[in-house]
Amino acid sequence: MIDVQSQYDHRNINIDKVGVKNIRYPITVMDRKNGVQHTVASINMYVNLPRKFKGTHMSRFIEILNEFYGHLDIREFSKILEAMQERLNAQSAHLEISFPYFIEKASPVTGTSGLMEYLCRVSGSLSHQDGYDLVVEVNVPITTVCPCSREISDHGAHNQRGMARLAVRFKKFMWIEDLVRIVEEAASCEVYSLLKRPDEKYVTEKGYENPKFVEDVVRDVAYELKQNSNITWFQVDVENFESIHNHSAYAFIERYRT
Ligand SMILES: Nc1nc2c(ncn2[C@@H]2O[C@H](COP(=O)(O)OP(=O)(O)OP(=O)(O)O)[C@@H](O)[C@H]2O)c(=O)[nH]1
Repeated sequence: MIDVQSQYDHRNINIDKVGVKNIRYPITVMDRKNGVQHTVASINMYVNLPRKFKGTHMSRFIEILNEFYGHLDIREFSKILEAMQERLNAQSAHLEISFPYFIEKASPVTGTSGLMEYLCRVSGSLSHQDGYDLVVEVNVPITTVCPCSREISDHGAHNQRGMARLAVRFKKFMWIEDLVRIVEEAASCEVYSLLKRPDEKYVTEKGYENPKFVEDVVRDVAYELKQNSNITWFQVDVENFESIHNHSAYAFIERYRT
């Protein structure tokens, strides 16, 4: 059978990333409370393609994934990337895994338990030139109360749900739970999946006592991360879905440990 992918391409252009995108696949994630958590990921897998080849071999990505079925977790990341590099004769390989992660959380007063969903993403690269790189990202819903609104209003203050995204590079393994906590502690109040009335009173008052701009939240997260010598790089951003404006408020910080 003719192998079209391996034919010569005359345009003389290297491709940075080529592969498969949005593969839904079962994975396991390390769960601090329960050992492991089973979830379903959306996976992207790419390699570089040298100028001389017409196409990459798409089926090999899925074959590699299937070989890791049942033990596809963050500890296997470098092995999957090595397999991609080797089987596709590539200089660089990229693996991106996005998944919902669930943490059981008790409401603040009545202690009623609920499952909070956090969208997470682990992205890894392996290249002959730059070696191995891994980034872990969490997306954490938060509540913020506007400090300005609270100051200038005779009654109340506008408050809203925001989405904070924290991405880190680190030296030693970090729990997703710890990254989520850092963000939640920087909010006016954290978000829960289940609140009874006494809890609702508590979160309303806590947010009011702790007003934050988007700038305050990203700065508080950055301040905390700068104390942590395990973290070598981070990005944090917050988007507030403003309740009094028809647009979002947004702030972003990126830092490398020098
Ligand atoms: N490279 C490439 N392949 C595509 C694309 N769209 C579909 N395919 C198909 O992906 C299929 C798998 O390709 P390969 O992995 O090279 O299949 P194969 O030759 O049987 O596998 P190997 O023997 O391992 O190379 C082929 O049938 C391609 O036609 C595309 O945009 N690019």
